[in-house]
Amino acid sequence: MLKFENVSKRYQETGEVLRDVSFHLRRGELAFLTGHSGAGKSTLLKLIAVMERCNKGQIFLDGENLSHAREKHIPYLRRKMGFIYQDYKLLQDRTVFDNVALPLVIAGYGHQEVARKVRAVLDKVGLTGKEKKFPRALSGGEQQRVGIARAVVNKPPMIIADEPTGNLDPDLSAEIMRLFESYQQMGVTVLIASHDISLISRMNHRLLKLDHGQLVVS
Ligand SMILES: Nc1ncnc2c1ncn2[C@@H]1O[C@H](COP(=O)(O)OP(=O)(O)OP(=O)(O)O)[C@@H](O)[C@H]1O
Repeated sequence: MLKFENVSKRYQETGEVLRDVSFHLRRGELAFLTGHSGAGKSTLLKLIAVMERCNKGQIFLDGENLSHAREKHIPYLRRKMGFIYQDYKLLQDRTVFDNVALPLVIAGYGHQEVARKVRAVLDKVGLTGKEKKFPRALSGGEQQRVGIARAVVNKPPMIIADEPTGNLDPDLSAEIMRLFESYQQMGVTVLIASHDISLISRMNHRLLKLDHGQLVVS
């Protein structure tokens, strides 16, 4: 599903921040991406999102070569990925329903189809009945569920999460992880960047570890 082949990334200001990174995540696999601050985790996620381009090597997502993607093709590639962030990145002036509906509206779905899909995903993440609430009226765990619902409502084959439990206590973090595992069990490929060693060690999943830009565990 996701393949890195000898990928290196250099920023003009910082120099090489990823060096010769190779790994293969298969469909339906869940892996943590970890490493010290500055190890290159966010950069690796930005390469997958095609927000940055690698200088060497190749990246394949679902058989497509991201490293050679043309600018106008990038929005289509991004529909294959659902992104989840530590700070949720919800629109504060929109309801839960509207936040989750946004990717569907952008993709051009009709009103009824949007409503059906949003209700189904809110049910799946345990937020039925909260459609009309605004993000500030929700707990951190609930806001992250909205973030997850928005990321998966289009049914992307891959979920990419950057420190998704960084603002949550251990119980809520475990709940959010169970949600990720349930998507993995449906065949979605999940990559989670996290510093949370205790959470990672409690869960029996593959670990990708970066150290100064090199993949030292894969
Ligand atoms: N846009 C950029 N331009 C120049 N240097 C950058 C840029 N983004 C990141 N870097 C540098 O690349 C290195 C890796 O940063 P990155 O954010 O990928 O690490 P990280 O593992 O995600 O760290 P953290 O856990 O602190 O978020 C750091 O030295 C950082 O300063």
